[in-house]
Amino acid sequence: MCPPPSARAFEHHELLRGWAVCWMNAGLARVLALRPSLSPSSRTRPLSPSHIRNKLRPQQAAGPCITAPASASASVLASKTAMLGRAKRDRAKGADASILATKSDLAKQLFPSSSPSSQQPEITSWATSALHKPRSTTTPSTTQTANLFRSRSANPPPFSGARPSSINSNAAGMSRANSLVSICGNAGSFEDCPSLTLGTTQASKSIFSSVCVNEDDFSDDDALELDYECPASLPPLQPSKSKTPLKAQPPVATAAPSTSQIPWSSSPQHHMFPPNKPQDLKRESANNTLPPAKKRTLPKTWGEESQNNDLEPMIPVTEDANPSATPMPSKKKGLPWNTTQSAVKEQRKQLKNQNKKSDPEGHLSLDEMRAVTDDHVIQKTKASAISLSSEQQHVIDLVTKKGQSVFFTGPAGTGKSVLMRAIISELKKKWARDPERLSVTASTGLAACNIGGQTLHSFAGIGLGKEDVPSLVKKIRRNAKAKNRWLRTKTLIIDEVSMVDGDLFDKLSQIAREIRNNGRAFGGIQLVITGDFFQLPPVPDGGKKEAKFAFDAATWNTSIDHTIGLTQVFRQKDPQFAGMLNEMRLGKISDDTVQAFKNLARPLSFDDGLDVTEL
Ligand SMILES: Nc1ncnc2c1ncn2[C@@H]1O[C@H](COP(=O)(O)OP(=O)(O)OP(=O)(O)O)[C@@H](O)[C@H]1O
Repeated sequence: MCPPPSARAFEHHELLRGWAVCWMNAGLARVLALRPSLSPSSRTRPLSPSHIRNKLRPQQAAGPCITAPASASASVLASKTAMLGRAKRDRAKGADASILATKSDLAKQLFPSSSPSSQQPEITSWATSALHKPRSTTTPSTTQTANLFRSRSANPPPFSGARPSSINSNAAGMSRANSLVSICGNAGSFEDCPSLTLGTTQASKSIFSSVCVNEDDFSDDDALELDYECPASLPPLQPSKSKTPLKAQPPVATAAPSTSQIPWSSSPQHHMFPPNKPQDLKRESANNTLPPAKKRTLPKTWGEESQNNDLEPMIPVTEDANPSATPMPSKKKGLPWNTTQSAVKEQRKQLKNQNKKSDPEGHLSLDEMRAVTDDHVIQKTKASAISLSSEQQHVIDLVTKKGQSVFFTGPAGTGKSVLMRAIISELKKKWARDPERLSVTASTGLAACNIGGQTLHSFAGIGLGKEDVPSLVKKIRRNAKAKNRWLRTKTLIIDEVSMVDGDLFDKLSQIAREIRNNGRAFGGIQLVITGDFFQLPPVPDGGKKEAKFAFDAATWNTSIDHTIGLTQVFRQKDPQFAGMLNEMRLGKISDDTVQAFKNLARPLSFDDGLDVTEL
């Protein structure tokens, strides 16, 4: 049974409206895909059926435009009736699979992939299949459809060219319906509808060739009515105010509102204008008022001194008077920086006295200790000079008058040290104008201090003297002071020679000859040597078992012109006791001497807290 015409017309209308919904969604999705300016939300938002229904409501109200349009012919109505019947048969035959496939294809068009490669072939195949269908008739609607394709690319749907606002007249609605029917005829359901197919093959080719993307295709998109909201990510532009010069304003710490114009430069606006006048550069405080000036005054003591010295009263210096002017230096008397030289000397004396008083233990400074030592040596020299024996005087004559190299020795207390100080005194007088001609040395530091001299190693500039002679010579020549001493010395005094190593004595003799370029012993230097070889021996080196005395040196005999032994003992007044000590010195103690020492044995009692040292 065939439904009544009104019912068939309604089904036909519903079918067309379903296709229209699908095509509008597909067309809108493609438009949004080609226009990146549209928001993602709007791009992926399909049109709802209710929206489409509302859009098509004018058409639905103008339903007679399909069933009984003014320009539709009876043949067209008959073909539509046949198509509707065929559609119902296909539905009855279980064409659900094809419908589902069609739905899947529609879903692809509604939600197309972002890849152009996945869109374009699909559209091309669709257009090819739609346009290569043989068409037998040409109708005015065919021309309108072709014009639609020429004006649009392959992406937009046929409805994209007709704005909803323009679909008001029945003629326009019919034209759009015809174009829709002509395209939907490619699906096969409308193959037997000759009036709604495209015309010739040439027209199809021309339409296919016109399927291309042109930049003018979206020139009329401004009038396109879409169901999306304009994104508010960018602030609206405000009218430019560049014509009116901006006034320099201090930078505002707070962030600019979103509605303000975004500057192209990060510099503040007042940097774009010339600086203000100098008077505008004054320091500004919170209330634009300067803090009160701080008064600066000199100490009260200065003012009192000035008053005591009958000076002008000190005027307090304040910044209010003239802060920019530099005050003139005061030339008043009595100020700390105006002290005379005599006052400075007096202050130094007072400071020395205060330092002496402040040292409760009475410790002496280094200079004071040297002065005391010199006084001690002078006093001993004067005392010895006074009581020199004939032996001692003979030695002095050999040294001072004849310029002979002398070695004098003697037992303890015979006055060797007294005689040596007398000789030094005489030689200093002799070389008073050239003190460097006399060099006073000793084997140890203590012995050197006793006669006011230096150690033999220090004088020679050889350090420990362990190297060979050439190395020591080089070493001395690199030392200007040591070399000068060797060259300038005329008389060399060596005290406590018993502790001088024999090899060192030979080294010194050879060094003197090379440095002074003189083949004589010690390079021609006069030697005045004293000591007692029965006393402390030299300290042997690490590799030696026994020390070598100086008189065992190879150059000893050639270096000494006279060897004198003092015999008069001045320390002990008892000749028996002196004899006993002399026997002990020689290591040949007689029985009488042993018995005499035993008789001196007695218990010792000390109440000073010190113990006896046992050697
Ligand atoms: N010619 C002299 N007239 C008077 N007294 C002297 C004379 N010579 C030395 N004396 C005194 O003899 C004492 C010992 O003198 P000195 O110390 O010089 O002897 P020494 O040989 O150096 O002794 P040691 O070898 O033990 O050092 C000192 O007290 C010194 O004053």
